[in-house]
Amino acid sequence: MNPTIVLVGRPNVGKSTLFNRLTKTRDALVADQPGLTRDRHYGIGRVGERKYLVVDTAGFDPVAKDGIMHEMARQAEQAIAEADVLLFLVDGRAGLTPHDEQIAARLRRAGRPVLLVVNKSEGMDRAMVGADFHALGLGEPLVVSAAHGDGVRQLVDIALAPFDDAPEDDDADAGPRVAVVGRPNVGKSTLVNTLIGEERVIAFDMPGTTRDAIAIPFERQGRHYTLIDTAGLRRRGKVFEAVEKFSVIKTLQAIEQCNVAVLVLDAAQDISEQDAHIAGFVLDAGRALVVAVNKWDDVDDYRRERTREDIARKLNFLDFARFHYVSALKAEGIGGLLKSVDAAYAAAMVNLSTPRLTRTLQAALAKQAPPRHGVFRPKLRYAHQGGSNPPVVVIHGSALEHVPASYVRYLERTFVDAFKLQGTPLRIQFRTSHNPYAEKG
Ligand SMILES: Nc1nc2c(ncn2[C@@H]2O[C@H](COP(=O)(O)OP(=O)(O)OP(=O)(O)O)[C@@H](O)[C@H]2O)c(=O)[nH]1
Ligand SMILES: Nc1nc2c(ncn2[C@@H]2O[C@H](COP(=O)(O)OP(=O)(O)OP(=O)(O)O)[C@@H](O)[C@H]2O)c(=O)[nH]1
Repeated sequence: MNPTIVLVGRPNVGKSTLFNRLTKTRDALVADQPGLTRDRHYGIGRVGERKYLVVDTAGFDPVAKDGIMHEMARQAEQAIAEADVLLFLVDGRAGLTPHDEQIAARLRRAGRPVLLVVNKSEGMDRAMVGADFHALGLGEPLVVSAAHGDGVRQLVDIALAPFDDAPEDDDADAGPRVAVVGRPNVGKSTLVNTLIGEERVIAFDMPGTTRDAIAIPFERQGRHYTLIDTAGLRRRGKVFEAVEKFSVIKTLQAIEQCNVAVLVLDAAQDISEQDAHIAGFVLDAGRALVVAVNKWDDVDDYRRERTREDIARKLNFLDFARFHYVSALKAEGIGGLLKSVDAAYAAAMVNLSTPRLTRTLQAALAKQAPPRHGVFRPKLRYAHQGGSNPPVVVIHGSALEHVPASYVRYLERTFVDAFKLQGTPLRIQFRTSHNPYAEKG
């Protein structure tokens, strides 16, 4: 499972700056999606092959007793409890403050590994900046500059070193790994029970350590699926129920581990920011997606129309996904939902032949060439597949950094249509050749 790094520190020490640096490589893979607003507190990062989750607890005030600060502190407390490693940021220019000492006292009780990170240290003597903070009793300070990137790579390597576990085996026979996600009370546990309830649960993997997710294999109409345990759902006897608070971190981990996410929405409620953020996580992770608009039994025609409009307006960046209007409670629409899960899985795992990809690319270029950018005219030459779940199309050529996001989206749509890929996002990666001779001809 991907380790979770949680950033803690008093206001203004540079948590958001470090968060952006730790997550930006991943963001750059997703072309700007109109309508998608990201949750700036949770992100996915990557160093080499290794992925991790980053949580920014901005606004965390360990002494807040009420109001919005208290609510933020509560969420930060939850993140601290679920962290694999805590990065405690302090400001190397401001020196040690009483507020830092309060937070340090709180973190010493967290029972989690804590790395002390001294930020804003560019151009300063490392030994000198760090010395001030030894008094916190949190070990050797790691001296970095989040703004300039100094020491950040080493910081990540040190933070992640204890979690270098072997990659998980993919058991193809177990079918798609499915995560049922959504905000509290939309009907996730009801849907999960409906999905697996009718069929015998074949086996049950108990987690070896607390970091392992629970995976539940089940079978429907002769097809195999593996359900990834999701935020707030726990098995009690024969049924699933919500036994703990909704957790964004667990939701993100489930999304990262699945092949297909089923996003559950509540038709009786307006689409909320939280719905949109969870949808955004699925998109960022590049997972295949099926949307279940639940409680359809509970809403009248007027409300149905309103829900459709609300979805069209607020979740327009999910146009690659199939929407199903279902009742988890009455088990209506579930067969169709699973058919879309199968289709989305097949699309996510598709093999794209190089000649067909290149032909499709040529046809797209013939229909509409990429715009000239100043003196640069991007040249797209050929394409091949660079990955699955999501499918990645690698395009080779020159001056490709000047291809605008709108043209990338045009190419995405072209490939999706040509290969009939329903339910998965598709990524385009450019490889510019800098060989001047390659420009000729
Ligand atoms: N010199 C210097 N300034 C930095 C560095 N990192 C962040 N800053 C600056 O410090 C200020 C605060 O940075 P943020 O990342 O917003 O701090 P934060 O901890 O997220 O603050 P809150 O959101 O209030 O909790 C900004 O003006 C940053 O530009 C750094 O490495 N060096
Ligand atoms: N009418 C109707 N009610 C439903 C449906 N699905 C779930 N509910 C009800 O909605 C409420 C919440 O359902 P849960 O399955 O507990 O929701 P959840 O998303 O698992 O909630 P958390 O675990 O708290 O995140 C319960 O009272 C369910 O009975 C449905 O299809 N129709």
